[in-house]
Amino acid sequence: MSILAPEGGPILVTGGTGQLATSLVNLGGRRIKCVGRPAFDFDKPETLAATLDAVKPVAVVNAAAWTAVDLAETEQAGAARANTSGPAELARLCAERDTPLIHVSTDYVFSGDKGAPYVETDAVSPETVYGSTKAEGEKLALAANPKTLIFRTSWVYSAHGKNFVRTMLNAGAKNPALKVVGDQKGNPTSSDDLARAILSVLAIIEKDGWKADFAGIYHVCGTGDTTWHGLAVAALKDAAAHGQAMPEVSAIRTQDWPTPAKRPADSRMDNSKLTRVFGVTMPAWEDSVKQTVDQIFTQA
Ligand SMILES: NC(=O)C1=CN([C@@H]2O[C@H](COP(=O)(O)OP(=O)(O)OC[C@H]3O[C@@H](n4cnc5c(N)ncnc54)[C@H](OP(=O)(O)O)[C@@H]3O)[C@@H](O)[C@H]2O)C=CC1
Ligand SMILES: Cc1cn([C@H]2C[C@H](O)[C@@H](COP(=O)(O)OP(=O)(O)O[C@H]3O[C@@H](C)C(=O)[C@@H](O)[C@H]3O)O2)c(=O)[nH]c1=O
Repeated sequence: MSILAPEGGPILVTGGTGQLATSLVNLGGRRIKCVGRPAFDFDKPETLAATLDAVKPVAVVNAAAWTAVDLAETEQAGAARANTSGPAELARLCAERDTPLIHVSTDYVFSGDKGAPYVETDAVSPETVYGSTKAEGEKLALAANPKTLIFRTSWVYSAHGKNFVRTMLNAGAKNPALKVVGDQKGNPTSSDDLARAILSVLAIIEKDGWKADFAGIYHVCGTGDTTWHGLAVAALKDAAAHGQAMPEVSAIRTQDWPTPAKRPADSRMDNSKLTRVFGVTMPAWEDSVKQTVDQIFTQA
């Protein structure tokens, strides 16, 4: 049964067959109306108003984004349309219709230099095109619609779509040894957990009515932190319980895995505001990784 009340208007979810959009479709029930390209395309701004007018949603969740972090470094215009100008226009159109918007953002808006988990009041300090376009998108979406909630998440994985956990399981099935960076810290987040948090918040807004205090930024990530190496080992151990051979996984340094975009060294986020304001808690990352790996092996 969905967290959302069965009766009520449609909830528009953008992001087509992306990870979060798929989780929202799977967990949100019949009220979720999910749209993807070409019907809804930030590269074709006229499709935004057309979609809103066709669906007439009571709330919108923007799960569409440019998520190719390295490619964004050379495809800045496309990344900016998907992550900045597109979401800004969507927020403006939502404001015209007095519609709440949950816009999803990223830990990569931070440089990773704080040395402690980031809180929502910390200044953004992106060091990549992806992070900068997302940071600018947050700011413009908040300014355009007084009913905007920014949900910043991190290291999202699921049983479907392209993500680090699935990449590690595939690589581990083919190779006896893997090398993974062990000096970047963050909070792995299951896209199903993120979807449940979004649905819970939408249900609260619907039940209690909109309150001006709801607007603003929330960190919505798995509870607890690790490194990419820690995440790979956890996922591969869970896969080993399903009979997959366990490769040797060595922890390497960032400079030993060069990438076009510089990842933050420590983008951990404090997710306690979500609990304070909405009473929603995020599960421990290890439990959710296990659930997702179990799902992957059950569906295989
Ligand atoms: N993945 C991650 O690790 C993290 C993601 N996030 C954020 O979470 C949100 C959801 O991410 P996730 O589900 O993983 O993303 P995915 O990459 O799985 O899905 C993104 C979706 O956005 C669509 N899209 C891309 N460009 C456009 C565009 N110009 N117009 C319309 N749709 C477009 C894609 O469509 P198509 O299939 O046609 O390309 C795809 O369906 C995003 O805001 C992302 O920035 C935050 C932290 C971590
Ligand atoms: C595939 C692979 C990656 N790595 C390193 C590269 C990088 O530093 C780190 C993460 O790799 P990826 O490139 O898969 O992940 P990346 O695309 O950086 O993931 C990010 O995506 C965007 C959308 C976000 O918003 C972020 O929260 C974060 O999830 O792991 C290895 O060390 N070994 C490997 O075999």
